[in-house]
Amino acid sequence: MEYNHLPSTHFLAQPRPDPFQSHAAGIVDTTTLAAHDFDVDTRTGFMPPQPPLKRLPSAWEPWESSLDAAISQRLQLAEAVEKMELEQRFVETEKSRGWRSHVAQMPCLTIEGLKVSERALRRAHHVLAWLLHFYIHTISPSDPLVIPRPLSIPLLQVSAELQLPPVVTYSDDVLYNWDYKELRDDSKQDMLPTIDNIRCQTTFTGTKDEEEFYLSAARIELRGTEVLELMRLTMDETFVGDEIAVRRITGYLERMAIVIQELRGLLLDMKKTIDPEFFYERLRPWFRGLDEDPWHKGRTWVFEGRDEVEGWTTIEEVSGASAGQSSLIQAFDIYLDIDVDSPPTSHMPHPSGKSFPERMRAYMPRHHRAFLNHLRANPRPLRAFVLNAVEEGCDAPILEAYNGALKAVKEFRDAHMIIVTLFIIGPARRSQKREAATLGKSIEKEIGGESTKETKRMENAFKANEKESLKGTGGTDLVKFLKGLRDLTARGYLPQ
Ligand code: HEM
Repeated sequence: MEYNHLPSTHFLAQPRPDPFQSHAAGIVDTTTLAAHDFDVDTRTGFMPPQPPLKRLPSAWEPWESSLDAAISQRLQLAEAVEKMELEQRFVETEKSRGWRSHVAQMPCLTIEGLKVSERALRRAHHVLAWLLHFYIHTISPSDPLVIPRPLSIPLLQVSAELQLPPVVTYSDDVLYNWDYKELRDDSKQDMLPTIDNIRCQTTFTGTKDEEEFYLSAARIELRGTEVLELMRLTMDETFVGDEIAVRRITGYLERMAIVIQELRGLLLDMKKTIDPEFFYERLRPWFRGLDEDPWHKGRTWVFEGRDEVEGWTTIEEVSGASAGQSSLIQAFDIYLDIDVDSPPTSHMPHPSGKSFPERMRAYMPRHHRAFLNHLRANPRPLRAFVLNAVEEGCDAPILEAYNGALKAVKEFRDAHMIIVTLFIIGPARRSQKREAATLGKSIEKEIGGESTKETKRMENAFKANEKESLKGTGGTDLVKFLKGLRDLTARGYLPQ
């Protein structure tokens, strides 16, 4: 399936009013307006300014009620069930088998009525993809991984319509998985999502830790909106290109560095709100895609009825959800001219021959993907503009400001490596009973301080793990990959 080209009949070319959402008089339907503009909102960035649909209309109730049942019955991962005592294992196995048999008997619903609404299609992808992960990851190791027609066919159809892979994506669990903490009333019609006022709609485990995992990323998206605005202002100024423009761009870049430092803080806050062992053992396996699932031991996912659904002669992208699918971070890279698609970033070769960031763009909402393509096609790239301004002897410290913004992105990636060490490498080592718990514990202690010592420590941890080739949720050879991207960012500094 090709994700990069939008046909003329497509959403971007043809705004769709939303019959499932009523608007109070005088309130502008920003969903439709934003669609013209790559669905990037000036106030909320890649997050929609209105809460995603909470439930599909009654015609699709069988999907919604199956999801409710999976959540309320607290279905357990098959790999966790395998480790339980005999009696408990029997109870959990029967429970999940009953639920799967119910899903297999759902009516095969048409998606025609959903096509009139972008928000309904998003909700349908969210519900069906969530059902798929509940379905696949509760199947015991001796059974085949067959996704029954009533789930498989509409999921493939909705995915084709949205140009998304048929799995849970970052847009399903972060961008379109929130609601306001409190119910909105009429006086709050113009309320916008903020770092503090949102909660999650759907979780696998019903835990606060899982909710925090999605909300942490959502907060980064929301706070990052200011950077998108600074990028827009800068692009306008590069068009003018005079001395005043150079001074203004210098200011925007300085501001950008400050905001990205805040994003780094939000990222590191995850260690305060999420338990790493919980994340590694109980949450992360739910996200797994087909291509990085040691538990399934070579069994493939069979989408029943696939041949009947147009556009799915092959299913190339079936990786698990990852914040690597965030358009925000890729926007920083493109804007600052960090060539993340260059070979050193794709340490884990993929049959498609594509780099990881390029592959992850296939998992982004298609209008965000189009936004990144638009950004990449910018005829006045910032780096060249900065070099030119320096050559022409401008007074403003634009080169320092550009390097400062790059440094902020590099430090964001340093912090991300710390988080990955804490949430994946440490627990993986502990669970594999290798070299006891010393690495994870010492890193945990170290992370309390903000210093280069911390980064050095984390570097050592990474070195110690390089040979283990740990896989990320998106199936990458994670250590080499993350180091490669971090180093690539640092190599972008312009000589002063
Ligand atoms: C517990 C928290 C997190 C963990 C364990 C984690 C883990 C990972 C892993 C394993 C990868 C490698 C790619 C893959 O296979 O998926 C990755 C990539 C990535 N993650 Fe995270 N991540 C976390 C939170 C976040 C957050 C909150 C963001 C930002 C919104 C983020 C942004 C990225 C980006 C942009 C990449 C691509 C690599 C890069 O550009 O540097 N991650 N993450």
